[in-house]
Amino acid sequence: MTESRQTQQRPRHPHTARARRSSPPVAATTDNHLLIEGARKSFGGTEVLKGVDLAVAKGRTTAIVGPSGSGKTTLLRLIAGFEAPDAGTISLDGQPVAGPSDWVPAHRRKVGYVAQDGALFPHLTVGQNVAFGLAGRGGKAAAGRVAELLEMVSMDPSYAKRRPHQLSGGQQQRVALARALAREPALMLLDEPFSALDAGLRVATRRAVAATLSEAGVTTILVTHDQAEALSFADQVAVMRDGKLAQIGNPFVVYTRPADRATAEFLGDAVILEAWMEGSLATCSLGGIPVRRPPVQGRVLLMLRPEQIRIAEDGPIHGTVVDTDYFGPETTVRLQLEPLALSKDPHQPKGGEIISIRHWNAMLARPGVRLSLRVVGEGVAFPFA
Ligand SMILES: Nc1ncnc2c1ncn2[C@@H]1O[C@H](COP(=O)(O)OP(=O)(O)OP(=O)(O)O)[C@@H](O)[C@H]1O
Repeated sequence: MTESRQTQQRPRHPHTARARRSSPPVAATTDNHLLIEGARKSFGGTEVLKGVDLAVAKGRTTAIVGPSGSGKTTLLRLIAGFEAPDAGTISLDGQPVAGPSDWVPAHRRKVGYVAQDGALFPHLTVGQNVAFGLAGRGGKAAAGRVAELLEMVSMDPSYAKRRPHQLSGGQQQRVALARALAREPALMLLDEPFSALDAGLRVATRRAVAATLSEAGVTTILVTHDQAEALSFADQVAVMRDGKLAQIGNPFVVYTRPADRATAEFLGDAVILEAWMEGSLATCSLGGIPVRRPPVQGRVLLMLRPEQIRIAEDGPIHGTVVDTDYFGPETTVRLQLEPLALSKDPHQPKGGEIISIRHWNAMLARPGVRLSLRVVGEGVAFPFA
């Protein structure tokens, strides 16, 4: 769907008749650009957003990541004003724009939106596409601004004469961004804009877009189902699952200290072992692993990232190579760990799991070889499910 069609579209807002009577109190003292409180949205009796709270600081970058169908695009459309929440409030710069008694239409929110496919007008030139965002300007002023905007997205102004089909996928995305920037949005919403691009172009386009938005001081929200993209792009990552935000935090924190097992597994490869928690030490088939703030004592599931498990000659733990999977810079090595000494307590971990780690040297790990291992850093414990 194109940006223009979306902004003209009349949203289904259940409170329009009551709009603009009174405003709920909103924390005006913070530097939040966007504040969402208790947002809910259903389609045809199915609740898609089940109470979302999210704060985004001015000029910062947030990635909303989550599995397909978890509600990411729906949340973005509520922020843009293409849909209205059934409950909850959305505020921009401390002003409520959607809520029980407030409604500000999409075109008055100073919000830019770049869709997955860029949605350029195929019958217009690149220049005309970008100029479409320059309401009220014409002639030389518009041409000059179009050239500036194209330069801003690292494209030569000579591209203005081309048509979208004469551009690569990455160039089309950058033109879509230039068109959205033409409106001078304070908040830019990017809905999986890089997903159609191949790996190399994807990284280059993502960097160019991030640099452009950061230089322009635009607050940015990126929706993606690619965890690596979310972790590298954003100051803040919000993990969406089943219509709720399961965790919000800086990329390092959500990756190293995920709130639950599903989040851990969604954000990257995870080694999960049964363990026994005593104090701040979890005993498992990788030995005694320190855990910061264990949620419970006794039986737990311990999570480590594969890169925390190193092959080391003097390592105190042993595992036997089951098989390997070579993929260039690294090899995935599946290892059978050794069982733990039997305990009479059936809840105590038995050990002997098969885990996957990574190593740069494909020659080192052949099936049947016994390797010594060392664990670095802390683990994360989850209550045993
Ligand atoms: N206008 C609509 N009418 C009915 N159902 C809708 C509508 N928009 C979204 N949905 C449903 O809401 C759920 C969440 O959709 P949404 O597009 O927000 O998910 P998503 O996390 O962005 O998924 P993806 O990563 O696949 O794009 C889906 O089950 C979808 O079918």
